[in-house]
Amino acid sequence: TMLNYKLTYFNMRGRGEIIRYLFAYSGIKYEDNRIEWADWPNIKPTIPFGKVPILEIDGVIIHQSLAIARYLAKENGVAGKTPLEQALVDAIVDTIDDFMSMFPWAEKDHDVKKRAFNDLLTNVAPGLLQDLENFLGNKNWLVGESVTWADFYWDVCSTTLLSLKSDLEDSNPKLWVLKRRVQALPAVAAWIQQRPKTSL
Ligand SMILES: CCC(=O)N1CCc2c(cnn2-c2cccc(F)c2)C1
Repeated sequence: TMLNYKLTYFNMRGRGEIIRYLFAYSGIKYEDNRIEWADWPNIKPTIPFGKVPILEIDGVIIHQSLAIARYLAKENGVAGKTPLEQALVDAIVDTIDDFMSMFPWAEKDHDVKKRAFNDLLTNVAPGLLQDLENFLGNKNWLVGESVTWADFYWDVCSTTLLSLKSDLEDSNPKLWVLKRRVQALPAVAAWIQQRPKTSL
């Protein structure tokens, strides 16, 4: 019978959205459990490594967003067709995730946070985007001949980057064509239209 899936994360895209994209693309039903910040101190101690997102599959808990996403991608044919392609997919995902992880998301000092975000968006992002565009070249997708979760991850993370610095869209046009190609996939378009609208 059908596996039971429960995703637990905050009410934001953040590190949970790539998992939601994969559920949307695969058409698998799941519980999108969005916890309140006020409830986090009570929930955190009950989670094996104290961090979200987690995915519960028939009671088995998987943590780490990229491990969860990679599992769903493999189950649904968007992880890369060969071990070599899967390694290329993982390298691109890790490259994007390394950059997103540089942002001090939980910094309490607004001035420190603003300076760090501006530095990353102004001085680091352009180099990353140029490297990603060079890697994409004239292909339709980042890896191989069809869509993979590396393409999904680019759409997820670039949405947040654009919300933080809209003029990033003025350079590296091929990357924004790819973003539109991902958003044009019917299942992705439907999810983007129906998902809760949050700033991050
Ligand atoms: C307080 C926590 C918070 O505001 N966020 C959590 C992290 C995050 C947000 C938006 N994108 N994102 C993210 C996505 C992928 C990889 C990564 F390292 C980070 C917002």
